[in-house]
Amino acid sequence: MSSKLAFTKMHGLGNDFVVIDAVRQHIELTEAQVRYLADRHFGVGCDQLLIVEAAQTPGVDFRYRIFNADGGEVEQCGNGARCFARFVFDQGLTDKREIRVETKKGIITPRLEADGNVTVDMGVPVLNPADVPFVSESDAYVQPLDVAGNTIAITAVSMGNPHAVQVVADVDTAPVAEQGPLIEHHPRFPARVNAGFLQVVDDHHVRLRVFERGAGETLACGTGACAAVVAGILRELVVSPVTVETRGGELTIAWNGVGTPVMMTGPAVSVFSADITLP
Ligand SMILES: N[C@@H](CCC[C@H](N)C(=O)O)C(=O)O
Repeated sequence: MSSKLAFTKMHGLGNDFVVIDAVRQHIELTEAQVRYLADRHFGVGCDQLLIVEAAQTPGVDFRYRIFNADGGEVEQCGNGARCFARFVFDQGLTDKREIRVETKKGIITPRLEADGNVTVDMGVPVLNPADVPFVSESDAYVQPLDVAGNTIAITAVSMGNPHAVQVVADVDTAPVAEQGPLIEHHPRFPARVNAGFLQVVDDHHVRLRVFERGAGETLACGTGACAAVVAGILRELVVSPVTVETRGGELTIAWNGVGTPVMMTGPAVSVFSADITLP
């Protein structure tokens, strides 16, 4: 049976989303329907689909769920968190400017700034390899990873979702398309991984490309930017706050060190709202 679905197309630095209000409309999507909505030729097109739901926990304002373009549900999404906040405020679902929202990996707190940007407390990064999850007998911040016969040096970080960050001389020539899928599916990352390629410009400025798990290379990745800055600070290559330049624009990431939360600030943009009939 086909059904009609209202959605809003949004993006954070070109990392694009189909956002669905499941507070005011009943919705249950199959994995195939998520893939259809994300398909750039046959559907709407997006890197991730976000479903906004009523909260299930006292003291929390909403729950939001995140699905990659491949249909898989994931734990966390930085650019999505900013778009979520802009969505619930602009759609009149809340009048709060600081919003507590539960994700698959805990509660995060986006705040709408007066200048239109959104700042998100993305929580404390997880560095213990087993919890990333990353298979390793060492808990060193820099670890060798064999990728098709080449040994690269990565820092494994979870921002709720897993990231492998490597430092490169120049992101424009980094082997993102070649190595990205190999790192994503590397057997030492049992939940797969987002592969970050980080170029240090100076103490407070980096460039970043991310080959995302379940979506391929995106124009920006918010959790990837958080993980990259955490990796850069742990490796003593950069100092907080750091401007992260992505192909879609800039994020500001601040982190005060191990055991403290990462703060991310950047834009969130609504493009259009429409209805679609699902197959
Ligand atoms: N684009 C996102 C991350 C989305 C999830 C990621 N692909 C994963 O599988 O963990 C961001 O802005 O953080």
